[in-house]
Amino acid sequence: MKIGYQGVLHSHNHAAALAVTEEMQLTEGSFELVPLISSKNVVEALLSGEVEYGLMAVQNSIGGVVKESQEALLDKDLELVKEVILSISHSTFKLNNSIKNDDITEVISHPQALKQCATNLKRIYPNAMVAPVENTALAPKYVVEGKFGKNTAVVCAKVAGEYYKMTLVEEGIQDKSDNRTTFNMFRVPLTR
Ligand SMILES: O=C(O)C(=O)C[C@]1(C(=O)O)C=C[C@@H](O)C=C1
Repeated sequence: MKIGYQGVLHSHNHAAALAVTEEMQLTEGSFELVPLISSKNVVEALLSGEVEYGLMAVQNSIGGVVKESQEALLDKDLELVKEVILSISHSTFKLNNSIKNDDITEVISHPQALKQCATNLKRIYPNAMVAPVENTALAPKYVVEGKFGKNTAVVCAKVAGEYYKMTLVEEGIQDKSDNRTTFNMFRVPLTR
């Protein structure tokens, strides 16, 4: 069984996909998690039959409605099969310790993550602008690959920054400690 999800390895959506498979008591080897980056890609893969289930973030307690999912789901006839609410902790990383926080000029992440951490980001990196990328876990990947300058910091799950061997600046940087995201899993209705 293929489950497509918004995001890539070590994104919050990836964590949600693992939580869903646990809840459904799916055994290892009986499912495949397919990283599809965007909610739009998830909906397209569901409609084409490439995946049987599709998961995406729909709402956050600080950032509100997840716009990319709202837009992707608009006028689509999909059946909601599961809802999971996860507590979300964001961390911020830079390339290395020789870069001062004051010298960070840009912070990249998914727009929802940037929104959830806006006040703390201004405190940590007073001279930085924020810029959106497709997914939290793509932010550290892009920086280590050199797609952004070395004075770029990222916001992502702790596991994602560590995976790409970036330097942790601060963890738990969401503006409210109680930060929850609702993820929905859909399929194409069987009656169609
Ligand atoms: O899955 C991720 O890590 C994402 O980048 C997406 C997303 C979202 O769309 O809301 C997922 C959970 C958090 O609320 C922040 C970002």
